Amino acid sequence: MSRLNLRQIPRISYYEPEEPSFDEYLFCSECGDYVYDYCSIHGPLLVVPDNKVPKKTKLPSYVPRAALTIPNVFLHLAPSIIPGAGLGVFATLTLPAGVRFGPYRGEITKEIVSMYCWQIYDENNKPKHVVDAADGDRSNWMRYVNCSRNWNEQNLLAYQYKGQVYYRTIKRVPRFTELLVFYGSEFASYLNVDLRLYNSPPKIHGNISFISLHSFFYYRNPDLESPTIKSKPKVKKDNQPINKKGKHPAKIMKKKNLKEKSVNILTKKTSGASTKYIFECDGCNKKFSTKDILAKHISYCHKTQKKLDTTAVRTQVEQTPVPQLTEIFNCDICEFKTSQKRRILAHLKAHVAKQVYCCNNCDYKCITNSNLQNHMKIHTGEKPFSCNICEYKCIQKSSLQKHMKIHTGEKPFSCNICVYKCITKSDLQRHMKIHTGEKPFSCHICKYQCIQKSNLQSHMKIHTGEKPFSCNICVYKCITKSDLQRHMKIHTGEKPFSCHICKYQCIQKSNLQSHMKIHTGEKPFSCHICKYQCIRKSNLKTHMKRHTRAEPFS
Ligand SMILES: C[S@@+](CC[C@H](N)C(=O)[O-])C[C@H]1O[C@@H](n2cnc3c(N)ncnc32)[C@H](O)[C@@H]1O
Repeated sequence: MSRLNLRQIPRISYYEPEEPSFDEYLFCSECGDYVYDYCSIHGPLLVVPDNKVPKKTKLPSYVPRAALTIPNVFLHLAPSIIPGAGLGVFATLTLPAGVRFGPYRGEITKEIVSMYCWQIYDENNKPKHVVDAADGDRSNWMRYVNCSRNWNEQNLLAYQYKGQVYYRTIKRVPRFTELLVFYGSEFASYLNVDLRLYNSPPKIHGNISFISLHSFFYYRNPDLESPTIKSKPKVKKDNQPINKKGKHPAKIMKKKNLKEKSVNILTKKTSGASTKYIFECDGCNKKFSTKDILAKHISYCHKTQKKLDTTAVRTQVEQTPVPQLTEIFNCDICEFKTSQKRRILAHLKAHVAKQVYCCNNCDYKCITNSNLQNHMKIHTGEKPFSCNICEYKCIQKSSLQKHMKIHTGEKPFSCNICVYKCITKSDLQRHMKIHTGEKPFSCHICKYQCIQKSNLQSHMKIHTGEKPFSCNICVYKCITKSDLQRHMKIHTGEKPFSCHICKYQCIQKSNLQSHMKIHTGEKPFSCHICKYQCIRKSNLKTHMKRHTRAEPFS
């Protein structure tokens, strides 16, 4: 028998597949346990991918690419509910628990130099690299998700999976709710989140829910676990973990590892709630715990600006204590907020007095006599403030100050999402409703809804048939003065709005804004039934009719 015959003997392979990496496990909140890749009982997470923004899309410098990556069927950007937090991400539709977003995109770096960093860990639980989304053109929409201030409002969980950070919904998120993720205790305390209250039982849930939410929270947010709670893992209460039975020891270790990874922290050093940031950037006032990190931040974020002096900053910051954030006083009865103690006291008194100042001519009620005096001028026709350039007159000095900006061209308020700029904060707040989709005024006859009361008043004229404005050249009649002004441009041939990329010209600004989307590739309106996307809402409406009538699509 030849030795070569041995080759024909069937071989037994002793190769054992390698233990999956710790970050290939996921936590299934239904089972309360870690699963490999996905839970075979409760199914995989619902994956929502980012919107694709073609690399060649030319965007105006004020539109960060990240903003366009938002999956806009489900989510949108709008000012955060957290005072002073800037933009945030909101659900456009109600989302169930178990929706996965991500991965978090950004530049891979070694150091944490911005407020947009997640730390990635290796197999041995050692920091591997950082994903930094400070650059809005090299990151995705996830950079806009803010930090939850308590467990009740936390609806996302950040976790590391196959070397990347994902967010997933941990509870049902009703539409128009802001998505909030816990950043980790150090960054959260830097943002003034009171960690001692983070787990406080939400009063509305009562005691029973408290127990379950509380223990659930501790399991899901080990970053906040106290040693006492950590030392009691075997007690299976509500959602407490059970993981020992019949499991490979290595797996348990890895799961523990993963558990520690479920919530990463955005800042590097964990010295608890008392962290002091003494190195302040004089370019943007951001604070850092070491001079090196500050220097890196300056070279990264302010490289085009003149060199900022870190030594001078340090001296200055060390001499003066880190400034406290302005204290905000909230009214317990309504949503009123102010930074002035004097105003909150006046406001509360007014609640007590139940708005004693009432107008004799109309239903107007107010909380101060001076407000009533101002209001009375509406009835007397008195307009003590007048513009020295045009014929504008008004009741309040502040209205005149606002009006003067029309002449100076000053528009201090600008939208973070689009090109809109305006004179007053309230105009910006009203404008932002375009992005949030909020329409507080609705018609009782048809389904019309709008952002402004005046628009509803105009709309009602559709039902009454009233068209008080008419053209003196043709038969055109309309409901609003601005409609007539726009119409008159047909007769004058005036097309004040023109595209800076092609030769397109038009009468209305809104038409130009729609047109610009041809160049940016943006298609903000999308069908929730099929993949159709378009630039104009009217096109989507036409498209939707085809679904309802089951017409063929062209
Ligand atoms: C990752 S960014 C979040 C997006 C940010 N809101 C924006 O408009 O770009 C982190 C920054 O958002 C703000 N922020 C997030 N959560 C906050 C919170 N709970 N309280 C105050 N500021 C917060 C802080 O300025 C923080 O440095």
